[in-house]
Amino acid sequence: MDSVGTMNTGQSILCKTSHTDSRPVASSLLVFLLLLERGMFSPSSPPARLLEKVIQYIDLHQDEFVQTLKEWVAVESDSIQPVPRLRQELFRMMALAADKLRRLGASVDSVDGGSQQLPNGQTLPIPPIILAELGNDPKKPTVCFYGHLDVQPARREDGWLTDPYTLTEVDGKLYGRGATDNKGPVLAWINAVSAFRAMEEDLPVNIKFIIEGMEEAGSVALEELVRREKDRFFSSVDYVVISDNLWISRRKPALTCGTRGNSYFTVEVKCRDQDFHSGTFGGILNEPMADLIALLGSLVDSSGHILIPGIYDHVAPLTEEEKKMYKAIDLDPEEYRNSSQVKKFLFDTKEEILMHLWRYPSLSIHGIEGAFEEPGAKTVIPGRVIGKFSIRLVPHMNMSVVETQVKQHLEYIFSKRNSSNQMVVSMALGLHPWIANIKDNQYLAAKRAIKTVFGTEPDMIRDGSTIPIANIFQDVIQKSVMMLPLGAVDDGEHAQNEKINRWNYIEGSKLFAAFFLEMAKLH
Ligand SMILES: Cn1cncc1C[C@H](NC(=O)CCN)C(=O)O
Ligand SMILES: [Zn+2]
Ligand SMILES: [Zn+2]
Repeated sequence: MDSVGTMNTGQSILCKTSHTDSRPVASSLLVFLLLLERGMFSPSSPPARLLEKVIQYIDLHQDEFVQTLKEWVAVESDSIQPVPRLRQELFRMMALAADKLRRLGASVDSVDGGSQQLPNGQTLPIPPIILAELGNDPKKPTVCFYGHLDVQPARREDGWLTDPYTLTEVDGKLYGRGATDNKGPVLAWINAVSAFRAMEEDLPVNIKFIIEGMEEAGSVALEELVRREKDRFFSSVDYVVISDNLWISRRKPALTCGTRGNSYFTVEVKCRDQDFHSGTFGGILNEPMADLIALLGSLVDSSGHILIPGIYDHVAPLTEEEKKMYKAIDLDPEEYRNSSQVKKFLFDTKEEILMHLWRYPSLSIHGIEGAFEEPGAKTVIPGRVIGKFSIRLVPHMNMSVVETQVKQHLEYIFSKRNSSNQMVVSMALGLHPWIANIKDNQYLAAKRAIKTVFGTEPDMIRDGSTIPIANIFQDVIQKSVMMLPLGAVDDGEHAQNEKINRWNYIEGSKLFAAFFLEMAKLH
Protein backbone atom coordinates (compact mmCIF):
# COMPACT_ATOMS: atom_id res chain seq x y z
CA MET A 1 0.00 0.00 0.00
CA ASP A 2 2.85 2.39 0.74
CA SER A 3 3.79 2.23 -2.91
CA VAL A 4 0.60 4.12 -3.69
CA GLY A 5 1.05 7.87 -3.65
CA THR A 6 -0.65 9.95 -1.01
CA MET A 7 -2.25 13.30 -1.50
CA ASN A 8 -0.50 16.00 0.42
CA THR A 9 -3.25 16.57 2.94
CA GLY A 10 -1.61 15.08 5.95
CA GLN A 11 -4.06 12.20 5.82
CA SER A 12 -2.31 8.89 6.10
CA ILE A 13 -3.02 6.25 3.49
CA LEU A 14 -3.15 3.84 6.38
CA CYS A 15 -5.94 5.81 7.96
CA LYS A 16 -8.83 4.09 6.25
CA THR A 17 -12.28 4.90 7.53
CA SER A 18 -14.49 2.01 8.51
CA HIS A 19 -16.81 3.14 5.70
CA THR A 20 -14.38 2.11 3.03
CA ASP A 21 -12.39 -0.49 4.90
CA SER A 22 -12.10 -3.91 3.40
CA ARG A 23 -12.14 -6.21 6.40
CA PRO A 24 -10.72 -9.60 5.55
CA VAL A 25 -11.81 -11.48 8.65
CA ALA A 26 -15.27 -10.03 8.85
CA SER A 27 -16.01 -10.53 5.16
CA SER A 28 -14.84 -14.15 5.12
CA LEU A 29 -17.00 -14.85 8.12
CA LEU A 30 -19.93 -13.09 6.48
CA VAL A 31 -19.53 -15.19 3.37
CA PHE A 32 -19.39 -18.33 5.42
CA LEU A 33 -22.55 -17.45 7.33
CA LEU A 34 -24.39 -16.48 4.18
CA LEU A 35 -23.50 -19.71 2.48
CA LEU A 36 -24.81 -21.57 5.50
CA GLU A 37 -27.96 -19.49 5.65
CA ARG A 38 -28.72 -20.16 2.03
CA GLY A 39 -28.43 -23.83 2.75
CA MET A 40 -26.50 -24.26 -0.45
CA PHE A 41 -23.54 -25.92 1.17
CA SER A 42 -22.64 -27.91 4.16
CA PRO A 43 -19.92 -25.96 5.98
CA SER A 44 -17.18 -28.03 4.44
CA SER A 45 -18.54 -28.45 0.89
CA PRO A 46 -15.83 -27.85 -1.71
CA PRO A 47 -17.22 -24.77 -3.54
CA ALA A 48 -17.87 -22.93 -0.27
CA ARG A 49 -14.40 -23.68 1.01
CA LEU A 50 -12.89 -22.77 -2.33
CA LEU A 51 -14.67 -19.43 -2.33
CA GLU A 52 -13.50 -18.75 1.19
CA LYS A 53 -9.93 -19.48 0.12
CA VAL A 54 -10.22 -17.24 -2.93
CA ILE A 55 -11.65 -14.41 -0.85
CA GLN A 56 -8.87 -14.77 1.66
CA TYR A 57 -6.32 -14.71 -1.15
CA ILE A 58 -7.81 -11.54 -2.58
CA ASP A 59 -7.81 -9.83 0.82
CA LEU A 60 -4.20 -10.81 1.46
CA HIS A 61 -3.04 -9.62 -1.95
CA GLN A 62 -5.10 -6.45 -2.19
CA ASP A 63 -2.09 -4.14 -2.05
CA GLU A 64 -0.57 -5.92 -5.06
CA PHE A 65 -3.85 -5.48 -6.93
CA VAL A 66 -3.86 -1.77 -6.09
CA GLN A 67 -0.23 -1.55 -7.21
CA THR A 68 -1.09 -3.03 -10.62
CA LEU A 69 -3.95 -0.56 -10.97
CA LYS A 70 -1.45 2.19 -10.17
CA GLU A 71 0.83 0.95 -12.96
CA TRP A 72 -2.06 0.87 -15.43
CA VAL A 73 -3.39 4.30 -14.44
CA ALA A 74 0.14 5.67 -14.98
CA VAL A 75 -0.26 5.06 -18.71
CA GLU A 76 -1.88 8.08 -20.36
CA SER A 77 -4.01 5.96 -22.68
CA ASP A 78 -6.16 8.84 -23.90
CA SER A 79 -7.91 7.83 -27.13
CA ILE A 80 -9.75 11.13 -27.62
CA GLN A 81 -6.90 13.51 -28.45
CA PRO A 82 -5.63 12.34 -31.82
CA VAL A 83 -1.90 12.81 -31.32
CA PRO A 84 0.90 10.32 -32.03
CA ARG A 85 2.35 10.46 -28.51
CA LEU A 86 -0.96 9.37 -26.95
CA ARG A 87 -1.45 6.65 -29.54
CA GLN A 88 1.93 5.29 -28.47
CA GLU A 89 0.68 5.28 -24.90
CA LEU A 90 -2.37 3.32 -26.01
CA PHE A 91 -0.15 0.74 -27.69
CA ARG A 92 1.92 0.52 -24.50
CA MET A 93 -1.28 0.05 -22.46
CA MET A 94 -2.53 -2.79 -24.64
CA ALA A 95 0.91 -4.43 -24.54
CA LEU A 96 0.92 -4.26 -20.73
CA ALA A 97 -2.49 -5.92 -20.61
CA ALA A 98 -1.51 -8.60 -23.14
CA ASP A 99 1.59 -9.35 -21.10
CA LYS A 100 -0.41 -9.56 -17.86
CA LEU A 101 -2.85 -12.01 -19.46
CA ARG A 102 -0.04 -14.14 -20.89
CA ARG A 103 1.52 -14.38 -17.45
CA LEU A 104 -1.84 -15.65 -16.19
CA GLY A 105 -1.52 -18.45 -18.70
CA ALA A 106 -4.00 -17.13 -21.24
CA SER A 107 -3.44 -17.47 -24.95
CA VAL A 108 -3.50 -13.92 -26.22
CA ASP A 109 -4.12 -12.55 -29.67
CA SER A 110 -3.44 -8.85 -30.20
CA VAL A 111 -5.44 -8.10 -33.30
CA ASP A 112 -4.07 -5.30 -35.44
CA GLY A 113 -6.52 -2.40 -35.41
CA GLY A 114 -5.39 -0.86 -38.69
CA SER A 115 -5.44 2.91 -38.94
CA GLN A 116 -7.79 5.78 -38.55
CA GLN A 117 -8.27 8.57 -41.09
CA LEU A 118 -8.87 11.89 -39.38
CA PRO A 119 -11.00 14.67 -40.93
CA ASN A 120 -7.82 16.74 -41.45
CA GLY A 121 -6.29 14.03 -43.65
CA GLN A 122 -3.90 12.77 -40.98
CA THR A 123 -3.80 9.02 -40.30
CA LEU A 124 -3.19 7.52 -36.89
CA PRO A 125 -2.68 3.88 -35.92
CA ILE A 126 -5.46 2.18 -33.94
CA PRO A 127 -4.26 0.14 -30.94
CA PRO A 128 -4.74 -3.61 -31.14
CA ILE A 129 -7.82 -5.28 -29.69
CA ILE A 130 -6.96 -8.11 -27.30
CA LEU A 131 -8.70 -11.45 -27.69
CA ALA A 132 -7.61 -13.81 -24.95
CA GLU A 133 -8.73 -17.15 -23.63
CA LEU A 134 -8.07 -19.31 -20.63
CA GLY A 135 -9.46 -22.82 -20.61
CA ASN A 136 -11.62 -24.56 -23.17
CA ASP A 137 -13.24 -27.37 -21.25
CA PRO A 138 -16.39 -28.30 -23.20
CA LYS A 139 -18.11 -29.23 -19.93
CA LYS A 140 -17.82 -25.68 -18.59
CA PRO A 141 -19.65 -22.55 -19.69
CA THR A 142 -17.55 -19.89 -21.41
CA VAL A 143 -17.84 -16.37 -20.08
CA CYS A 144 -16.38 -13.50 -22.09
CA PHE A 145 -15.49 -10.22 -20.41
CA TYR A 146 -15.51 -7.01 -22.43
CA GLY A 147 -13.61 -3.98 -21.18
CA HIS A 148 -11.64 -1.00 -22.42
CA LEU A 149 -8.29 0.45 -21.33
CA ASP A 150 -8.44 3.80 -23.06
CA VAL A 151 -9.46 6.81 -20.99
CA GLN A 152 -10.91 10.30 -21.29
CA PRO A 153 -8.40 13.16 -21.40
CA ALA A 154 -7.30 14.58 -18.06
CA ARG A 155 -5.01 17.41 -17.09
CA ARG A 156 -4.16 18.54 -13.61
CA GLU A 157 -5.18 22.12 -14.57
CA ASP A 158 -8.73 20.95 -15.27
CA GLY A 159 -9.31 20.92 -11.53
CA TRP A 160 -7.77 17.66 -10.39
CA LEU A 161 -6.60 17.72 -6.77
CA THR A 162 -3.98 15.05 -7.54
CA ASP A 163 -2.02 14.11 -10.64
CA PRO A 164 -4.60 12.23 -12.77
CA TYR A 165 -2.03 9.64 -13.89
CA THR A 166 -0.67 8.90 -10.40
CA LEU A 167 -3.10 6.67 -8.55
CA THR A 168 -3.46 8.33 -5.16
CA GLU A 169 -5.25 6.88 -2.17
CA VAL A 170 -7.11 9.17 0.20
CA ASP A 171 -9.50 7.69 2.78
CA GLY A 172 -9.89 4.48 0.82
CA LYS A 173 -10.56 6.29 -2.45
CA LEU A 174 -8.16 5.55 -5.30
CA TYR A 175 -8.03 8.68 -7.44
CA GLY A 176 -6.80 8.54 -11.02
CA ARG A 177 -8.00 8.78 -14.61
CA GLY A 178 -9.38 5.42 -15.69
CA ALA A 179 -9.55 4.07 -12.11
CA THR A 180 -13.26 3.29 -12.48
CA ASP A 181 -13.68 3.74 -16.26
CA ASN A 182 -12.57 1.11 -17.04
CA LYS A 183 -9.12 -0.02 -15.85
CA GLY A 184 -10.25 -0.93 -12.31
CA PRO A 185 -13.08 -3.25 -13.39
CA VAL A 186 -10.89 -4.91 -16.08
CA LEU A 187 -8.27 -5.59 -13.44
CA ALA A 188 -10.90 -6.82 -10.95
CA TRP A 189 -11.80 -9.54 -13.45
CA ILE A 190 -8.12 -10.35 -13.95
CA ASN A 191 -7.57 -10.38 -10.16
CA ALA A 192 -10.39 -12.89 -9.76
CA VAL A 193 -8.84 -15.16 -12.38
CA SER A 194 -5.37 -14.73 -10.91
CA ALA A 195 -6.58 -15.80 -7.45
CA PHE A 196 -7.67 -19.19 -8.82
CA ARG A 197 -4.45 -19.50 -10.82
CA ALA A 198 -2.18 -18.57 -7.93
CA MET A 199 -3.79 -21.19 -5.71
CA GLU A 200 -3.52 -23.71 -8.54
CA GLU A 201 -7.25 -24.18 -8.46
CA ASP A 202 -9.13 -25.22 -11.56
CA LEU A 203 -11.03 -22.31 -13.08
CA PRO A 204 -14.78 -22.94 -12.63
CA VAL A 205 -15.58 -21.53 -16.09
CA ASN A 206 -13.76 -21.01 -19.37
CA ILE A 207 -12.70 -17.38 -19.56
CA LYS A 208 -12.38 -15.14 -22.59
CA PHE A 209 -11.44 -11.50 -22.81
CA ILE A 210 -12.09 -8.88 -25.42
CA ILE A 211 -10.29 -5.70 -24.44
CA GLU A 212 -10.11 -2.63 -26.60
CA GLY A 213 -8.35 0.73 -26.54
CA MET A 214 -10.71 2.96 -28.51
CA GLU A 215 -14.00 2.91 -26.57
CA GLU A 216 -14.00 6.59 -25.66
CA ALA A 217 -13.48 7.43 -29.32
CA GLY A 218 -16.48 5.37 -30.43
CA SER A 219 -15.01 1.83 -30.39
CA VAL A 220 -13.35 2.32 -33.76
CA ALA A 221 -12.75 -1.09 -35.45
CA LEU A 222 -14.53 -3.08 -32.73
CA GLU A 223 -17.82 -3.90 -34.47
CA GLU A 224 -15.99 -5.10 -37.54
CA LEU A 225 -13.82 -7.39 -35.39
CA VAL A 226 -16.84 -8.83 -33.57
CA ARG A 227 -18.49 -9.61 -36.93
CA ARG A 228 -15.28 -11.12 -38.26
CA GLU A 229 -14.78 -13.30 -35.17
CA LYS A 230 -18.43 -14.35 -34.81
CA ASP A 231 -17.79 -17.93 -35.93
CA ARG A 232 -14.30 -18.24 -34.49
CA PHE A 233 -13.47 -16.52 -31.20
CA PHE A 234 -17.11 -15.97 -30.25
CA SER A 235 -18.45 -19.33 -31.39
CA SER A 236 -17.73 -20.92 -28.00
CA VAL A 237 -18.82 -17.90 -25.95
CA ASP A 238 -21.98 -18.51 -23.91
CA TYR A 239 -22.17 -15.26 -21.95
CA VAL A 240 -20.79 -11.74 -22.25
CA VAL A 241 -20.17 -9.61 -19.17
CA ILE A 242 -19.58 -5.85 -19.29
CA SER A 243 -18.56 -3.85 -16.24
CA ASP A 244 -18.48 -0.33 -17.65
CA ASN A 245 -21.14 1.55 -15.72
CA LEU A 246 -21.82 2.45 -12.08
CA TRP A 247 -24.14 1.57 -9.22
CA ILE A 248 -26.86 4.11 -8.41
CA SER A 249 -25.74 4.02 -4.78
CA ARG A 250 -22.51 4.65 -2.92
CA ARG A 251 -22.76 1.40 -0.96
CA LYS A 252 -25.34 -0.93 -2.44
CA PRO A 253 -24.30 -3.10 -5.38
CA ALA A 254 -26.39 -3.21 -8.54
CA LEU A 255 -27.13 -5.20 -11.64
CA THR A 256 -27.96 -3.27 -14.79
CA CYS A 257 -30.95 -4.51 -16.80
CA GLY A 258 -31.12 -1.93 -19.54
CA THR A 259 -29.74 1.29 -20.94
CA ARG A 260 -31.16 4.13 -22.98
CA GLY A 261 -30.11 4.57 -26.59
CA ASN A 262 -29.35 7.85 -28.30
CA SER A 263 -30.18 9.67 -31.51
CA TYR A 264 -27.73 12.47 -32.13
CA PHE A 265 -28.69 15.32 -34.46
CA THR A 266 -26.96 18.18 -36.18
CA VAL A 267 -28.86 21.14 -37.56
CA GLU A 268 -26.92 23.45 -39.84
CA VAL A 269 -28.07 26.96 -40.66
CA LYS A 270 -26.09 28.67 -43.36
CA CYS A 271 -26.11 32.09 -44.96
CA ARG A 272 -22.63 31.86 -46.46
CA ASP A 273 -19.33 30.18 -45.60
CA GLN A 274 -17.67 33.34 -44.27
CA ASP A 275 -18.50 35.36 -41.17
CA PHE A 276 -19.86 38.93 -41.32
CA HIS A 277 -19.12 42.14 -39.43
CA SER A 278 -22.19 43.19 -37.48
CA GLY A 279 -21.41 46.86 -38.14
CA THR A 280 -21.49 46.33 -41.88
CA PHE A 281 -24.26 43.70 -42.15
CA GLY A 282 -26.12 43.84 -38.82
CA GLY A 283 -29.72 44.88 -39.48
CA ILE A 284 -30.06 43.66 -43.05
CA LEU A 285 -29.58 39.89 -42.66
CA ASN A 286 -31.46 36.86 -41.47
CA GLU A 287 -28.75 35.84 -39.05
CA PRO A 288 -27.97 32.09 -38.92
CA MET A 289 -27.42 32.21 -35.15
CA ALA A 290 -30.86 33.75 -34.54
CA ASP A 291 -32.46 31.05 -36.68
CA LEU A 292 -30.51 28.33 -34.91
CA ILE A 293 -31.29 29.62 -31.41
CA ALA A 294 -35.00 29.67 -32.30
CA LEU A 295 -34.74 26.13 -33.64
CA LEU A 296 -32.89 24.83 -30.59
CA GLY A 297 -35.26 26.78 -28.35
CA SER A 298 -38.24 24.99 -29.84
CA LEU A 299 -37.15 21.50 -28.78
CA VAL A 300 -37.83 21.23 -25.07
CA ASP A 301 -39.68 23.31 -22.48
CA SER A 302 -38.49 24.41 -19.06
CA SER A 303 -40.03 21.37 -17.38
CA GLY A 304 -37.96 19.02 -19.54
CA HIS A 305 -40.89 18.04 -21.73
CA ILE A 306 -39.85 17.43 -25.34
CA LEU A 307 -41.92 19.60 -27.69
CA ILE A 308 -41.47 17.53 -30.85
CA PRO A 309 -44.97 16.34 -31.80
CA GLY A 310 -45.47 12.60 -31.41
CA ILE A 311 -42.15 11.93 -29.71
CA TYR A 312 -43.73 10.23 -26.69
CA ASP A 313 -46.20 8.18 -28.77
CA HIS A 314 -44.36 4.85 -28.61
CA VAL A 315 -42.76 5.15 -25.18
CA ALA A 316 -43.60 1.97 -23.26
CA PRO A 317 -46.45 2.62 -20.84
CA LEU A 318 -45.61 2.54 -17.15
CA THR A 319 -46.82 -0.59 -15.37
CA GLU A 320 -47.63 -1.00 -11.69
CA GLU A 321 -44.98 -3.70 -11.40
CA GLU A 322 -42.36 -1.34 -12.79
CA LYS A 323 -43.40 1.43 -10.38
CA LYS A 324 -42.73 -0.91 -7.47
CA MET A 325 -39.27 -1.61 -8.83
CA TYR A 326 -38.23 2.03 -8.40
CA LYS A 327 -39.38 2.05 -4.78
CA ALA A 328 -36.87 -0.68 -3.88
CA ILE A 329 -33.85 1.17 -5.22
CA ASP A 330 -31.32 2.73 -2.90
CA LEU A 331 -31.19 6.40 -3.84
CA ASP A 332 -31.48 9.45 -1.62
CA PRO A 333 -32.57 12.20 -4.04
CA GLU A 334 -31.43 14.96 -1.69
CA GLU A 335 -27.99 13.44 -1.24
CA TYR A 336 -27.71 12.86 -4.98
CA ARG A 337 -28.69 16.46 -5.66
CA ASN A 338 -26.34 17.91 -3.08
CA SER A 339 -23.38 15.82 -4.12
CA SER A 340 -24.00 16.89 -7.75
CA GLN A 341 -23.99 20.54 -6.59
CA VAL A 342 -27.34 21.24 -8.27
CA LYS A 343 -29.83 23.62 -6.61
CA LYS A 344 -32.93 21.84 -7.81
CA PHE A 345 -33.70 18.94 -10.14
CA LEU A 346 -36.77 18.97 -12.36
CA PHE A 347 -38.21 16.26 -10.12
CA ASP A 348 -38.14 15.78 -6.37
CA THR A 349 -38.99 12.17 -5.69
CA LYS A 350 -36.70 9.21 -6.13
CA GLU A 351 -39.21 7.47 -8.43
CA GLU A 352 -39.64 10.46 -10.75
CA ILE A 353 -35.90 11.06 -10.95
CA LEU A 354 -35.15 7.44 -11.82
CA MET A 355 -37.96 7.23 -14.36
CA HIS A 356 -36.78 10.34 -16.14
CA LEU A 357 -33.21 9.04 -16.25
CA TRP A 358 -34.07 5.52 -17.33
CA ARG A 359 -37.46 5.02 -18.91
CA TYR A 360 -38.42 8.36 -20.51
CA PRO A 361 -36.64 10.03 -23.39
CA SER A 362 -34.72 13.24 -22.73
CA LEU A 363 -33.45 15.93 -25.07
CA SER A 364 -30.12 17.62 -24.44
CA ILE A 365 -28.59 20.53 -26.33
CA HIS A 366 -24.84 20.00 -26.57
CA GLY A 367 -23.31 22.87 -28.46
CA ILE A 368 -22.99 25.06 -31.51
CA GLU A 369 -20.15 24.65 -33.96
CA GLY A 370 -19.14 27.94 -35.59
CA ALA A 371 -20.50 30.09 -32.78
CA PHE A 372 -18.31 32.75 -31.23
CA GLU A 373 -17.55 31.16 -27.88
CA GLU A 374 -14.28 32.73 -26.74
CA PRO A 375 -14.04 35.42 -24.08
CA GLY A 376 -14.10 39.02 -25.28
CA ALA A 377 -16.55 41.14 -27.27
CA LYS A 378 -16.04 40.29 -30.94
CA THR A 379 -18.72 41.86 -33.16
CA VAL A 380 -19.05 38.94 -35.50
CA ILE A 381 -22.10 37.49 -37.22
CA PRO A 382 -21.26 33.83 -37.81
CA GLY A 383 -22.06 32.94 -41.42
CA ARG A 384 -22.75 29.28 -40.82
CA VAL A 385 -23.51 27.46 -37.57
CA ILE A 386 -24.25 23.86 -36.63
CA GLY A 387 -26.36 23.07 -33.59
CA LYS A 388 -25.94 19.69 -31.86
CA PHE A 389 -28.53 17.98 -29.73
CA SER A 390 -29.53 14.44 -28.93
CA ILE A 391 -32.54 12.51 -27.75
CA ARG A 392 -31.98 9.60 -25.37
CA LEU A 393 -34.15 6.76 -26.64
CA VAL A 394 -36.13 4.29 -24.56
CA PRO A 395 -38.20 1.20 -25.29
CA HIS A 396 -40.24 1.15 -27.60
CA MET A 397 -39.34 4.27 -29.54
CA ASN A 398 -38.63 3.75 -33.20
CA MET A 399 -35.39 5.28 -34.47
CA SER A 400 -36.56 6.17 -37.97
CA VAL A 401 -39.89 7.53 -36.69
CA VAL A 402 -37.94 9.75 -34.28
CA GLU A 403 -35.70 10.92 -37.13
CA THR A 404 -38.72 11.90 -39.22
CA GLN A 405 -40.47 13.63 -36.30
CA VAL A 406 -37.38 15.71 -35.52
CA LYS A 407 -36.86 16.73 -39.14
CA GLN A 408 -40.51 17.63 -39.70
CA HIS A 409 -40.64 19.65 -36.49
CA LEU A 410 -37.51 21.65 -37.32
CA GLU A 411 -38.66 22.26 -40.89
CA TYR A 412 -41.98 23.57 -39.58
CA ILE A 413 -40.33 25.93 -37.05
CA PHE A 414 -37.85 27.10 -39.68
CA SER A 415 -40.54 27.72 -42.30
CA LYS A 416 -42.45 29.94 -39.86
CA ARG A 417 -39.40 32.22 -39.65
CA ASN A 418 -39.42 32.97 -43.37
CA SER A 419 -35.65 32.96 -43.29
CA SER A 420 -33.63 33.13 -46.47
CA ASN A 421 -30.95 30.88 -44.95
CA GLN A 422 -30.50 27.21 -45.69
CA MET A 423 -31.21 24.60 -43.05
CA VAL A 424 -29.96 21.00 -43.11
CA VAL A 425 -30.90 18.50 -40.39
CA SER A 426 -29.23 15.13 -40.07
CA MET A 427 -29.11 12.29 -37.60
CA ALA A 428 -25.40 11.71 -37.03
CA LEU A 429 -25.73 8.71 -34.72
CA GLY A 430 -28.48 6.24 -33.93
CA LEU A 431 -27.99 3.92 -30.98
CA HIS A 432 -30.81 1.68 -29.84
CA PRO A 433 -31.74 1.16 -26.18
CA TRP A 434 -30.45 -2.08 -24.69
CA ILE A 435 -32.57 -4.49 -22.68
CA ALA A 436 -31.10 -7.40 -20.75
CA ASN A 437 -32.70 -10.77 -20.44
CA ILE A 438 -32.72 -10.84 -16.65
CA LYS A 439 -34.26 -14.32 -16.65
CA ASP A 440 -30.97 -15.60 -17.96
CA ASN A 441 -28.74 -17.83 -15.83
CA GLN A 442 -25.95 -15.33 -15.60
CA TYR A 443 -28.19 -12.75 -13.92
CA LEU A 444 -29.18 -15.40 -11.39
CA ALA A 445 -25.53 -16.30 -10.81
CA ALA A 446 -24.57 -12.64 -10.41
CA LYS A 447 -27.40 -12.07 -7.92
CA ARG A 448 -26.22 -15.01 -5.83
CA ALA A 449 -22.61 -13.86 -6.02
CA ILE A 450 -23.61 -10.38 -4.88
CA LYS A 451 -25.59 -11.84 -1.98
CA THR A 452 -22.59 -13.91 -0.98
CA VAL A 453 -19.95 -11.19 -1.19
CA PHE A 454 -21.96 -8.12 -0.14
CA GLY A 455 -24.65 -9.75 1.98
CA THR A 456 -27.44 -7.95 0.15
CA GLU A 457 -29.71 -8.23 -2.87
CA PRO A 458 -28.55 -5.93 -5.68
CA ASP A 459 -30.45 -2.90 -6.86
CA MET A 460 -31.89 -3.85 -10.23
CA ILE A 461 -31.09 -0.70 -12.16
CA ARG A 462 -31.03 0.72 -15.64
CA ASP A 463 -28.59 3.25 -16.97
CA GLY A 464 -29.40 6.54 -18.63
CA SER A 465 -26.38 6.43 -20.93
CA THR A 466 -25.46 4.06 -23.70
CA ILE A 467 -22.89 1.31 -24.07
CA PRO A 468 -23.22 0.68 -27.80
CA ILE A 469 -21.18 -2.51 -27.77
CA ALA A 470 -23.85 -4.30 -25.69
CA ASN A 471 -26.30 -4.31 -28.59
CA ILE A 472 -23.57 -5.30 -31.02
CA PHE A 473 -22.73 -8.36 -28.91
CA GLN A 474 -26.40 -9.20 -28.49
CA ASP A 475 -27.24 -8.76 -32.20
CA VAL A 476 -24.11 -10.18 -33.81
CA ILE A 477 -23.16 -13.12 -31.64
CA GLN A 478 -26.66 -13.55 -30.18
CA LYS A 479 -25.50 -14.45 -26.72
CA SER A 480 -26.71 -13.23 -23.35
CA VAL A 481 -25.14 -9.93 -22.31
CA MET A 482 -24.99 -8.77 -18.71
CA MET A 483 -23.87 -5.49 -17.19
CA LEU A 484 -22.37 -6.03 -13.76
CA PRO A 485 -21.03 -2.71 -12.47
CA LEU A 486 -18.45 -2.40 -9.67
CA GLY A 487 -18.08 1.35 -9.21
CA ALA A 488 -20.02 3.63 -6.86
CA VAL A 489 -22.37 6.36 -8.05
CA ASP A 490 -19.91 9.11 -7.02
CA ASP A 491 -16.88 7.70 -8.89
CA GLY A 492 -17.00 10.55 -11.40
CA GLU A 493 -16.33 8.81 -14.71
CA HIS A 494 -15.14 11.29 -17.35
CA ALA A 495 -14.92 13.99 -14.66
CA GLN A 496 -12.12 15.54 -12.63
CA ASN A 497 -11.00 13.48 -9.64
CA GLU A 498 -12.27 10.20 -11.03
CA LYS A 499 -11.78 7.43 -8.44
CA ILE A 500 -12.67 3.91 -7.50
CA ASN A 501 -13.00 2.98 -3.83
CA ARG A 502 -10.48 0.42 -2.66
CA TRP A 503 -13.47 -1.41 -1.18
CA ASN A 504 -15.32 -1.53 -4.53
CA TYR A 505 -12.18 -2.67 -6.35
CA ILE A 506 -11.34 -5.45 -3.90
CA GLU A 507 -14.91 -6.62 -3.17
CA GLY A 508 -15.51 -6.38 -6.92
CA SER A 509 -12.62 -8.79 -7.52
CA LYS A 510 -14.22 -11.19 -5.03
CA LEU A 511 -17.59 -10.70 -6.70
CA PHE A 512 -16.21 -11.84 -10.04
CA ALA A 513 -14.61 -14.88 -8.38
CA ALA A 514 -17.91 -15.77 -6.69
CA PHE A 515 -19.69 -15.24 -10.01
CA PHE A 516 -17.42 -17.79 -11.74
CA LEU A 517 -18.31 -20.35 -9.06
CA GLU A 518 -22.04 -19.62 -9.27
CA MET A 519 -21.96 -19.90 -13.07
CA ALA A 520 -20.28 -23.28 -12.81
CA LYS A 521 -22.99 -24.50 -10.44
CA LEU A 522 -25.73 -23.52 -12.86
CA HIS A 523 -24.29 -25.70 -15.60
C1 LIG B 1 -20.78 8.61 -27.84
N1 LIG B 1 -22.22 8.53 -27.65
C2 LIG B 1 -23.13 9.27 -28.31
N2 LIG B 1 -24.33 8.91 -27.89
C3 LIG B 1 -24.19 7.96 -26.92
C4 LIG B 1 -22.87 7.72 -26.77
C5 LIG B 1 -22.22 6.78 -25.86
C6 LIG B 1 -21.88 7.39 -24.52
N3 LIG B 1 -21.45 6.32 -23.64
C7 LIG B 1 -20.97 6.51 -22.39
O1 LIG B 1 -20.82 7.62 -21.91
C8 LIG B 1 -20.59 5.27 -21.60
C9 LIG B 1 -21.05 5.39 -20.18
N4 LIG B 1 -20.50 4.36 -19.34
C10 LIG B 1 -23.10 8.09 -23.95
O2 LIG B 1 -24.01 7.42 -23.47
O3 LIG B 1 -23.14 9.32 -24.05
ZN1 LIG C 1 -16.16 3.16 -20.11
ZN1 LIG D 1 -15.96 6.38 -20.54
